[in-house]
Amino acid sequence: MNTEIVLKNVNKFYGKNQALKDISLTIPNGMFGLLGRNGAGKTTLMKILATLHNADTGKVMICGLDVEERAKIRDKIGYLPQDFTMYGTMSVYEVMDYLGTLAGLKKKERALRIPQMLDKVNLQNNYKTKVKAMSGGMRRRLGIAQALLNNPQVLIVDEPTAGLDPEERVRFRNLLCEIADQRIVILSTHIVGDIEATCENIAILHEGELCFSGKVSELLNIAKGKIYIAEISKLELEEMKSKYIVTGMLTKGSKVEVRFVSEDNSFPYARSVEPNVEDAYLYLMNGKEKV
Ligand SMILES: Nc1ncnc2c1ncn2[C@@H]1O[C@H](COP(=O)(O)OP(=O)(O)OP(=O)(O)O)[C@@H](O)[C@H]1O
Repeated sequence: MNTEIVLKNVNKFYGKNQALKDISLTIPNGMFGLLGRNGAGKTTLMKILATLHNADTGKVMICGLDVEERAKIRDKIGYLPQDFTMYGTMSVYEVMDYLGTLAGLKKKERALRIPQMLDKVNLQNNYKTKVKAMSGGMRRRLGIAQALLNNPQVLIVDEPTAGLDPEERVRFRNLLCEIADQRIVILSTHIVGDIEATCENIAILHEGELCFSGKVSELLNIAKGKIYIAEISKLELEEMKSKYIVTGMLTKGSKVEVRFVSEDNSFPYARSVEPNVEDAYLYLMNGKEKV
């Protein structure tokens, strides 16, 4: 069975604004991270995969099916949009039953699938909880449960951890990893830590262009030998920031430990360290204007 998503030369315009520029990309099974600043084109790309937008040109194949075959594709896709909300007065079970009905599931299927999915996202004791009484993390888990109702081969989640507290964020990321065991999960975010903790493969978009696609380890290799740490006085900080990309700072009394990118180890007393995903991402984005 074909379990890949393949995009070839995909372009998308909103009027004169080109949101995606000639994107060619393969998304394999497992957790896949889509990283980029605000406005990079992540949501547009995901909406094309979820059949909510059409690409203007190019080809998209999802698990061997052309995305143009919308009805069949919708059976394969679960989508949790950035702004998933439901009526506050509905209960957890009512939301699932309502969305299951809209997704075309028969009563018997709903009776079987809804408890299974609520179990999966740890909402088995919350059937009667009203949406308005749920925490951000619980709502996000309900969003995942509804997106999984039709047992999709592909789950697409847009910025799912924004606004979650650290524990909810970790719990939610772990849930996505479990779900990705047997399917493609596409996680869009601008939170680099979420990608680092969960994804083996990623793509980075910038102003509609694909800057990188591949394994996280390949991204780290790009910045290998270019990340340093040095302890400097606070007075030196401004000069340091003007010369290097500073990826981290830790105040130590009157000194500051600075983590930075240097192509040629030109800073005295600096020691080389292994890059993390944030270093590599900032290295890659260096010189790209922020819009
Ligand atoms: N419906 C729309 N009509 C017009 N322009 C749009 C529309 N949706 C997105 N855009 C524009 O397309 C570009 C890509 O937007 P998109 O929402 O895909 O980016 P994003 O990476 O998901 O950003 P964010 O992280 O802020 O959600 C931006 O310039 C945005 O303003």
